[in-house]
Amino acid sequence: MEIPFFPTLFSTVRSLVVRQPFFPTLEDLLVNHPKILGFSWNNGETPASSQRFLALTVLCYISFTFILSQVSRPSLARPVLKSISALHNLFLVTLSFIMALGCLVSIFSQVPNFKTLVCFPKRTSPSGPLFFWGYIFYLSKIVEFMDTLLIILGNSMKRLSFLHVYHHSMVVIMSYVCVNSAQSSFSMVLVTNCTVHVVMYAYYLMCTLGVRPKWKKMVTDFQLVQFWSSFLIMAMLAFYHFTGSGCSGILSWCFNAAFIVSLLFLFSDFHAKNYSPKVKNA
Ligand SMILES: CC(C)(COP(=O)(O)OP(=O)(O)OC[C@H]1O[C@@H](n2cnc3c(N)ncnc32)[C@H](O)[C@@H]1OP(=O)(O)O)[C@@H](O)C(=O)NCCC(=O)NCCSC(=O)CC(=O)O
Repeated sequence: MEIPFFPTLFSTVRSLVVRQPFFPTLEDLLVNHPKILGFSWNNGETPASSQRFLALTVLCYISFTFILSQVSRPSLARPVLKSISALHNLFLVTLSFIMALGCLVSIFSQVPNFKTLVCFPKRTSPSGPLFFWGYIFYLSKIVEFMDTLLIILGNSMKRLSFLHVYHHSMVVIMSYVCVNSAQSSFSMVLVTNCTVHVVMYAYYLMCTLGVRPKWKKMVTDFQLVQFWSSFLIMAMLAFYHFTGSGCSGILSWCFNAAFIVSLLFLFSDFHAKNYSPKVKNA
């Protein structure tokens, strides 16, 4: 049994993309580089890969956030804060773009068919280009802690919401689990999330530069679409898992599913509070 439409779409797009003259150059840079091709995630050996590192990182993030939000903070001059913020956002726009592109090129170069994209065979080991980009994705979630520091240093305590701190701490755990368990479909989630983050950090960058984009609601809508699309991926994964010989990292998908449900709930609430007609007219 096969899922309709998507496998054909995947092979059509793939054969179109790999025939483009720019593809071999991108492949050389983002897939065939020895560090990328030879990447292997070894729990406890690869930098930042131990569970102790993960636990300490998340614990430090939550503790520092709590402590810094309670004590009186040194006030940074506004131009200094704006400059740091602009650099941080520019860095994350660029990194998110490179990760989305790197993972997409790796998919077209390494994944033989749609089924493998959705469902890695059982006992897949987290090595090679797809997992290299997964690893960079995980590290980038630690860099995103800087968002919280910017909120605190900017004294925008109203914006230090439960959603923000919960999202930032959980997403590091989620991305760690994805790579560590060689979780099926994670590359699709990575490409989607990095694409959303290019838009989101471009939004923040413009705010930092003093331009308030009119498309803030579109960014939240885009985030919500990303969470809904995860359910479609999950449904396809469940289909392949139960109709075939099983997929890698299915248990970690259950953890991620719970996380995505909670985010959907929190972001829907954010949406209602920020963009409902009543709020607009207030
Ligand atoms: C449109 C959103 C992306 C952001 O909503 P916000 O309410 O935070 O937006 P806002 O209009 O108040 O943001 C403008 C303010 O952010 C400051 N700012 C600039 N860069 C920032 C950064 N990197 N992190 C946090 N704040 C930053 C600006 O200087 C400006 O401050 P000033 O107003 O002082 O000039 C929304 O959809 C959203 O995500 N809301 C949840 C809150 C959140 O923390 N989101 C980010 C992580 S969630 C995520 O990442 C989900 C995912 O994975 O897709």
